Amino acid sequence: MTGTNGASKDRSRSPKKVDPTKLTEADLADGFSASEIFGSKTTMSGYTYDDLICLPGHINFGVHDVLLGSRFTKKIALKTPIVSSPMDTVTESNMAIAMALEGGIGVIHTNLPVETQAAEVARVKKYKAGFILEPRCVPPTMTVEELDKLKSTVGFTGFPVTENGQMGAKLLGLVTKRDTDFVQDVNPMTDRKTRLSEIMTPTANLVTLFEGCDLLEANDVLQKSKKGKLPIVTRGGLLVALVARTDIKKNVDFPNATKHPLNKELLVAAAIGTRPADRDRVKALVAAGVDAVVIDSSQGDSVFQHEMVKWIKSNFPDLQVVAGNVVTKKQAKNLIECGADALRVGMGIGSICTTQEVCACGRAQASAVYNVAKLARQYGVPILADGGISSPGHIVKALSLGAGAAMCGSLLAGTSETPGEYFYSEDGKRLKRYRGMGSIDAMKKGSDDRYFGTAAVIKVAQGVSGTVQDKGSIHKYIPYLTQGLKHGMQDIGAQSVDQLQSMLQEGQLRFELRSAAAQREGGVHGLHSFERKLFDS
Ligand SMILES: NC(=O)C1=CN([C@@H]2O[C@H](COP(=O)(O)OP(=O)(O)OC[C@H]3O[C@@H](n4cnc5c(N)ncnc54)[C@H](O)[C@@H]3O)[C@@H](O)[C@H]2O)C=CC1
Ligand SMILES: O=c1[nH]c(=O)c2[nH+]cn([C@@H]3O[C@H](COP(=O)(O)O)[C@@H](O)[C@H]3O)c2[nH]1
Ligand SMILES: [K+]
Repeated sequence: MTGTNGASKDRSRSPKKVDPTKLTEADLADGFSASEIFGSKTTMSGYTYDDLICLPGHINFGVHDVLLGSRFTKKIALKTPIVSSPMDTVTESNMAIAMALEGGIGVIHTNLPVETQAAEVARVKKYKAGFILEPRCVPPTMTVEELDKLKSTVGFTGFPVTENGQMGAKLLGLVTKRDTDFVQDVNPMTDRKTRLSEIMTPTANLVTLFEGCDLLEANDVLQKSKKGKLPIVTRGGLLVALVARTDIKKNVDFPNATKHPLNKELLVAAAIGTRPADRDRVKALVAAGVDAVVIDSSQGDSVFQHEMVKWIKSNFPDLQVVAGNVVTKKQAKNLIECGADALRVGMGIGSICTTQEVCACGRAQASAVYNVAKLARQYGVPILADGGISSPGHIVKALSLGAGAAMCGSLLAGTSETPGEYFYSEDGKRLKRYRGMGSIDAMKKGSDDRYFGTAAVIKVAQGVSGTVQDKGSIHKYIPYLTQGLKHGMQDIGAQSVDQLQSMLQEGQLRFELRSAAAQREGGVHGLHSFERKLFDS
């Protein structure tokens, strides 16, 4: 107020009337386009997911109508835009199988000897829904007492009995709960010492099928015979797989599975480095059937990686190559021009990363994703937003900024399909280990050579080692993430990832930056206490 007695004119209440029917799009535009936010020449800041919020659009479709189909690489499409990180506490074959069944893809880590990594890839390629390809087998000489112990650690009750107790050997019989329950505990000292050969159902009395049968046949035989387990054998009687009725019930259908269109095998990727020895690794992975390789490095714009991308594309032109990591347009352009089929974006922003602290290099993730995606789109190359994703909302933001898919470590760590055993913390929480691939622990296990095979004397960690809480199975967790993602896209008014990204290009997708107070407001606040349950299914 100016003037005396507070009587000056308030110009903001100018009486000029506006006809609301004549309002233009520009009059109604709220917030800012991504190019206004990230292209601003005055702010000089990098932003990340939490700095931003997406403004809602108009909804004219149901949440179930939202399509999440997107791209992992130029030639590999995904129905679920989520990828599990190549880390030794995140992705081996079990995880890669579960991710592919749920419509995403897993990248098998490279902290393994070549043959082991290739065998992990082969396990994914050989996976057939409902067929247990590596059932736990027992030898005929095992006692009931020993079997009791095994049952309590593995959590299932039926075992094929093979000549040497290994998979692939001659099938002698099957021992299930019914057989062991018959062993009377009249004299536990002696009865539990009975050998399985005496109580098992011998092969001659078993219902079996020959290899080559499909799941429908197996299911049919299980139903007609009213059995719980069906061994699949070669004509020579060697065990090749086991089908369990409980699995068939569970495995009804995975309509989103990431599969080869013709042979129906699940798709899988594997990580490699850029050392000369990694060329042999690529050959072994290709022989095992890998569909894509991910060159695993924090700074991808190196002459080593350029050479590797070119070598792969000239020797294995059909193999998809994901190069990275990059966070700038120049890094991206260099790798794309070497032939990369996708780029991995993110430096120092992962939950376990200390690269920005140690090396002073990296970039805030939303700025990295937006800028690299914008450049890569001009070449038709998809990008993966790698790291820093801790909620379904972060995936919505990554896709809104142009990513083809989100690559996640910590978000998926702690699920039952990840490598490693669960253990309990002092306060009774069920935990699993999760560690950076540049942590001292991980480097000691496998990547030593990568750093210090020769001259280096000091190991400089670029990551930490920690724990995460049990998240249950990927088969429940991914559906929770995708449902959250669909709600987010519906709120924005985008029915598909393609539409979301066209809206981004055309500036129809509107964002605002959030102040520190706005970020607080967007979280839970003002309660004495609360419990966070992520989903109910
Ligand atoms: N995304 C991120 O921000 C980060 C990720 N990480 C992860 O940690 C692991 C290790 O990453 P990096 O340390 O970047 O591994 P890297 O293998 O790219 O680099 C390790 C060291 O070896 C050198 N080197 C690489 N290839 C070479 C070759 N062909 N000949 C000679 N020297 C070569 C590099 O220059 C570097 O000094 C990866 O799993 C990576 O994803 C590590 C740090 C940051
Ligand atoms: O600076 C780093 N030091 C490390 O030791 C390390 N290990 C993994 N990564 C990268 O982090 C991503 C996973 O991040 P999130 O847990 O946030 O999903 C992964 O996908 C990697 O890009 C590392 N970065
Ligand atoms: K970090």
